[in-house]
Amino acid sequence: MNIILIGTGRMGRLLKECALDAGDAVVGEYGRANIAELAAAPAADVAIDFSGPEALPAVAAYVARTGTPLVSGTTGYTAGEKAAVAALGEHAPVVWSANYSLGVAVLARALRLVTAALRPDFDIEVTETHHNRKKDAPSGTAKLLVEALDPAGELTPVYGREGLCGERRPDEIGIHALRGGTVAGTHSVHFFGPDEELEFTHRATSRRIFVLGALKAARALVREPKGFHSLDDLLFNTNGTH
Ligand SMILES: NC(=O)C1=CN([C@@H]2O[C@H](COP(=O)(O)OP(=O)(O)OC[C@H]3O[C@@H](n4cnc5c(N)ncnc54)[C@H](OP(=O)(O)O)[C@@H]3O)[C@@H](O)[C@H]2O)C=CC1
Ligand SMILES: O=C(O)C1=N[C@H](C(=O)O)C[C@H](O)C1
Repeated sequence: MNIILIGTGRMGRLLKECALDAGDAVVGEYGRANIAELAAAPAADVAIDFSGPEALPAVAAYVARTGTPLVSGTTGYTAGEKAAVAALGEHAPVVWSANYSLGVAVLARALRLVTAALRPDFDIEVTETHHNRKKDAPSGTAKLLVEALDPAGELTPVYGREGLCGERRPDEIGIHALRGGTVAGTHSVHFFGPDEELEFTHRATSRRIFVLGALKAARALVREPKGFHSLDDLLFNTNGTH
């Protein structure tokens, strides 16, 4: 594949290394310093975006102008920005996921079943741990897991607790962010019941897992028609297209 990279940080650099190892070509690299040049970039087989929400206008304009398929892993988007990414499906095949590891995709599927069996008797709390350079909190993956745990949006997110915050209400879902060192990404979901606790943890031991997942998603995406695709569609063929 001929790849355009948006974001030349930790993920962008590793993506380039892994893409070249796999025999792909990186035909353009755009960071904050040269993002304006994306306005004149030609179409490519795929654009892969691991940057920040501020790059979205330039990325969206590029996809709309060239119809280049987009794999986006950027987190920290507002609801409006996420809708803008999804709307790019009018112009090209697009996939966005907060986490490109197979393990998290499977965990989200498993949690839908577990939560249906345990709610409302069990309290649910989510913790996420990341390196000290991460800019957004809670992580996109924590939000993805909360969507799986509470698909109807009935629970009230509580981000950390301090002071005399009172007893835990049954409709809360606690979400807690830890930051430090070089942790690639650890997510735990705790189900606390009367006299018992279930805990599910996904631990990425390197960000290579996200990079290889994004490249795999890109290879699947370029065969898809225009539209907004979920990672589930691409990994598990939930829409029956391949
Ligand atoms: N979906 C997934 O599986 C994963 C998602 N991520 C997400 O990917 C994103 C990047 O992570 P990471 O590589 O660790 O972060 P870094 O901070 O290392 O890199 C971010 C890159 O994006 C660039 N950037 C920021 N704003 C703009 C802008 N307005 N225009 C152009 N480029 C911009 C930065 O440029 P500059 O250096 O000049 O600031 C930098 O090159 C984050 O949102 C992170 O949460 C990370 C891992 C896995
Ligand atoms: O910024 C990171 O590093 C990561 N970001 C993603 C997120 O916000 O969930 C995915 C992964 O956890 C690493």
